[in-house]
Amino acid sequence: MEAYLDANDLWEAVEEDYQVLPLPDNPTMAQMKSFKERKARKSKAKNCLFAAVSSSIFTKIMSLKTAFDIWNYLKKEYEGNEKIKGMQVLNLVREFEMQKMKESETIKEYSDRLLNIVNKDLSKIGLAELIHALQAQEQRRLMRSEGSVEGALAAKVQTNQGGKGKYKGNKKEGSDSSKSDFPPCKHCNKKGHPPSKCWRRPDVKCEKCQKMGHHQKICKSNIQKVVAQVDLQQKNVVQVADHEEEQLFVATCLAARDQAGTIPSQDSKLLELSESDLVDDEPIRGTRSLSEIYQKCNVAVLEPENFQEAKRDPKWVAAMKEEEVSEDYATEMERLAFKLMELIALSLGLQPDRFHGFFKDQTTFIRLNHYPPSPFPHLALGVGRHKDAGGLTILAQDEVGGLEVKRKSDAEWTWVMPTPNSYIINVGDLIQDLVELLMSLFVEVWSNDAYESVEHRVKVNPEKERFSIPYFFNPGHYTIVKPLEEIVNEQTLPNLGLTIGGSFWPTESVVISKSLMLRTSKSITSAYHN
Ligand SMILES: O=C(O)CCC(=O)C(=O)O
Ligand SMILES: [Fe+2]
Repeated sequence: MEAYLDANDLWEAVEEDYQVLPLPDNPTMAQMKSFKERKARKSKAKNCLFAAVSSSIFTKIMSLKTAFDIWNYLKKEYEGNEKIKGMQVLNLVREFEMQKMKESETIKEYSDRLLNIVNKDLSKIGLAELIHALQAQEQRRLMRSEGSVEGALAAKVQTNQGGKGKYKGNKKEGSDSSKSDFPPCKHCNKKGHPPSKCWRRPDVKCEKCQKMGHHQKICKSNIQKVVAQVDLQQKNVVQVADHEEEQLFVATCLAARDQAGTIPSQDSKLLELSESDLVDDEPIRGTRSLSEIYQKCNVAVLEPENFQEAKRDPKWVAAMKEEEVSEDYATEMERLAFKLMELIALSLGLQPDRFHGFFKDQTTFIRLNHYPPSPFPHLALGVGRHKDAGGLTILAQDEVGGLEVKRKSDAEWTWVMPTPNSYIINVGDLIQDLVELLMSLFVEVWSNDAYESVEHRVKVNPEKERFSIPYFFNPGHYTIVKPLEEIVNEQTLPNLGLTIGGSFWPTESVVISKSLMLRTSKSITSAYHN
């Protein structure tokens, strides 16, 4: 358009809002000519712009007085500043990346589809800034949710509807590519590894029991030790239940029992672990469900009838004192969490209290984690890889360590060195979504993934037990992250379907009072301690 106007000597009239000064008395011929030309150029430029736009755009610009005003309006609305251009490019790149050829499609149809994206006429993109921001957001989400949950972790996600543990696997839905890469192994009949790496090769010698025909990693002697350990832990916890019965808590232990209530026997399915089941960060798959592997303590809190009764019971008095400490801790954590949210907002150029509203009826809770040591860390589950789904996590950990994060640059699992007197701050998915949304709507520079929730996991230590206390700063259970009301009038954008939080933040999650959560988790740890 600019070239066209320039070629017709009209560009000056668009670019500069020049005034055509009235002619002086007794003007010269040259003055009269120039006056006429400059005036006509302004009208012609305006006319050109009117003619170049569609009728829907015409209705928006027809009341503007000069070509200069029209051009500026069009620039702002349809071409965009650097930020919009950046977003447009990002959107197109993402759209391009997400294109996959469908089976039913011909090469021609597929290439047309790609060309369509490449040739996108920017002037056709309406409500530029907002729409692009929303599209970018939507596409990021689509790309992120492409992976699926599988194996043992699926069980965890299903049972863990409280909001934590949103796992975003990298594998494609329904695929089991690592397994299907190999035909069934001639030694063990399982897929997932070449026969030369099979742990049941007849020529392999176990370094544990010195017998041929299996690798030490699947030696039965391992299982005996694991079972013995489970047995011991189970007895301990059951003893706790016995002792505590008439006291504060009733703890029932649902440790790894089979249906008849016995400890898993030696020929337990654990023996079916194959090499591919134990690869680096993969959860233990194809073996047993998490509910069988984990020990679970169901804890009921027996409340005294009233304060007087509680006061008479020294255990309750002690518990209440401890609870006060926990309450203080929760209060301080909350203060810190709000401060951190303020800093995040400031770093994004937003008002410090911009996020506060989301945390009005928080579903924040504290968890007390205890990781018993395991002589076979590769067989034990600490916490499987996941991202925290909520707002912020403020994690206190002891000096043992075990937390690992997946480094973004090379996707390597990296040990997080415990630093005395410090917290680890984790950004949850909700903050990532919120920040992405706000950033894309407000902030001048497109800063993709400014606050990204990081994938992490916990490995257990072979010798030392470990404790950690994550404080999960979560928004109200009803929170739905969507374009802010002051930005989006839902009537004008009815079909964008951007209920970002709705899909993963379960509306059925219950708001549990902080003190109840604290008390319950505390009793779980006390069961562990005993
Ligand atoms: O124990 C840890 O270090 C982290 C625990 C964790 O990631 C979680 O509970 O979400
Ligand atoms: Fe976590």
